[in-house]
Amino acid sequence: MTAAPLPLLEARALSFLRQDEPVFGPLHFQLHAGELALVEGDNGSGKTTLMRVLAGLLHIDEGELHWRGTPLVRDTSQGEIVFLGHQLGLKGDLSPLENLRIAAGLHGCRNGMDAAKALREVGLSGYEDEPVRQLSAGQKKRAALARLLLVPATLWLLDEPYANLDRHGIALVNRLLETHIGGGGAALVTSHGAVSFHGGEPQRIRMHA
Ligand SMILES: Nc1ncnc2c1ncn2[C@@H]1O[C@H](COP(=O)(O)OP(=O)(O)OP(=O)(O)O)[C@@H](O)[C@H]1O
Repeated sequence: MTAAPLPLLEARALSFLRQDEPVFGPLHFQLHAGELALVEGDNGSGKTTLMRVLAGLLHIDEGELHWRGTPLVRDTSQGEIVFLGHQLGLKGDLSPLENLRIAAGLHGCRNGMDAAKALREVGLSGYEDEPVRQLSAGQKKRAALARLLLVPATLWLLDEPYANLDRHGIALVNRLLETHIGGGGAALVTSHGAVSFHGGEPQRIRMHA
């Protein structure tokens, strides 16, 4: 008998409280390599809060969170988990190229990828050297998506990744997700719009029972 593969991420009775009131939970889920999970819930149900907990930006109040079988600690998962939230994590005074070079300096690059190539792939050719603050909302989002392409993270946490994108940008996110999941990566995605993912039926994590 072969052992079941170790999940990348596992939440056991995970809850988050504010002033002793539960924001979400208890949640139970496992995410394996090659899996996509959609985080579903109404406005205010705690989807962004969950993403911030998984990114190590908020501490866990109750329950357990494991990364590759051991308690998730931001330091040990550093570089393996990348979070793309409402704040895109870009420095406005720097260009997309400079922002990506900083990310590559901190976390490295995927094989065969570099900052200029990542920007070409997200449709930002010609904008590489503009200060990010001068880009449109959708162009900023594309610059942040280029970071996903560039750094060799295994788990992508994408909070509303389609926001501000035109239909080509939406197709781009779906393509990036399919390639990442198909290559053995994993992703958790929140979205108020329909996610059109053709790489298999995603898992659904419901914030409300
Ligand atoms: N910094 C904060 N301080 C206090 N309460 C907060 C804070 N951030 C969020 N909340 C509260 O936590 C709850 C969950 O918010 P969260 O942003 O996680 O929801 P969400 O499911 O992502 O919502 P939406 O679909 O509107 O983006 C909400 O009731 C919100 O008011």
